[in-house]
Amino acid sequence: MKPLILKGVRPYGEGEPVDVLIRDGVIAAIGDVTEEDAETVDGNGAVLLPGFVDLHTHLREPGREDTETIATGSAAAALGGYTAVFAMANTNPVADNEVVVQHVARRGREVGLVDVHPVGAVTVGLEGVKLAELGTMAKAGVRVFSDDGHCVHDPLIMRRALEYSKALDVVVAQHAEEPRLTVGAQAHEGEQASRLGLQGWPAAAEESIVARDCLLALHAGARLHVCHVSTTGTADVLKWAKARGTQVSAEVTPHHLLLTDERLATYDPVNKVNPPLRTAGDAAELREALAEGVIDCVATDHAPHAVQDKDTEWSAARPGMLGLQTALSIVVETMVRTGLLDWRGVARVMSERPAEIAGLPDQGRPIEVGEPANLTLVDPDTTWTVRGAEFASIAANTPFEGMELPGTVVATLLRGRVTAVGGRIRS
Ligand SMILES: NC(=O)N[C@@H](CC(=O)O)C(=O)O
Ligand SMILES: [Zn+2]
Ligand SMILES: [Zn+2]
Repeated sequence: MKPLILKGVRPYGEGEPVDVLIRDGVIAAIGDVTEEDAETVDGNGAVLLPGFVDLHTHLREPGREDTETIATGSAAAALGGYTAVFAMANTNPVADNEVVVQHVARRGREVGLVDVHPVGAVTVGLEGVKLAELGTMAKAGVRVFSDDGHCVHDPLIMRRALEYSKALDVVVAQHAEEPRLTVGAQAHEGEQASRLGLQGWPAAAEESIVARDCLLALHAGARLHVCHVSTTGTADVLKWAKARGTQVSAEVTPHHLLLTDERLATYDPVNKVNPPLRTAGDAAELREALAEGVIDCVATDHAPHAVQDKDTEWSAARPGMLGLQTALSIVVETMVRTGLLDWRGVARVMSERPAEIAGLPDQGRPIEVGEPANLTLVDPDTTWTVRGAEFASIAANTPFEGMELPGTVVATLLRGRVTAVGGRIRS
């Protein structure tokens, strides 16, 4: 592999533009570099960040390759600035055993655009009844376990999962939804749902599970990760739990930072997602909680769906939204432009914290000589218009369709190799 020079880039958006030399997958020099026979990427003062890490991606392979594959999802990830993604276990067959997780990992390596880490299911078939073989999957390299799509609602099963996860030094990521409180739920329980005649998904269904799990984790001395936090009350519980020394981390999705249940008025199922879009007050609180570190990171919950599963009447439509190619721009819009985060903060929530939570040694690293060149180059000033049909994903279910958003990914580097540049995949 030829050496590569990133010309005129600003690490963390700080200081005057510098050149960064990358050789053998590692940052070899920062400053004025000269190297004959190097490929160059012109930064034009763009912001250089550690490559993004997504703890929550649905790649749909195996089982629904008509909506996304590991190849198309990896391309979407690279174009979105990601160098590592965690592929959720709710595939068909479910990733509740060594064979499926090894298949996902191998396919990810073959595609080679982003590190694809399989998430293992907590329970067999995501049924919430019998623990899956966490130890066997951990031995096969799984670091994150989740029944995402479903809540591990039985407290005894959840407690056992936490105890095993502690022994195995892995983390359980919970989709917090008390199922008895969300039977038939279609929208955030509140004024808007009443107005639209949609059955409510109460905030307490999320908050009660998060509170319970924080207590279980504290007593077990285990780590817990909370998926897609969506309410003010959950942020409050997390604050309380962290103050008590609970080893809990949490993610928020871009769509919960920007969108609210106001959008449901059109009954367009592109806005249907689990947990549901909440109120403007919740979105504002989630932004604050992310800025303060009460919520640790941003995760996309990239959830591709086929037209026939999405473009139907509201109650029949599947929940979920695309996220990989819009996440950065939504973070710029909601967190950077509002002054809530600077670029160091973006590096923290998009890369460093997720890498720490999952225990990835070579991601979310400082931009320094000797460090692995997993990097994302971002132009903060240009805007672009979202077109779902143009995404690398097979599915096109983006709620941001037609929006003009700030921030573009100029280039993504995986161990020094350019995976995406100028909005195109380089394989
Ligand atoms: N977020 C969603 O609305 N859907 C996800 C499952 C999930 O994340 O709970 C999916 O797999 O489609
Ligand atoms: Zn979920
Ligand atoms: Zn999910």
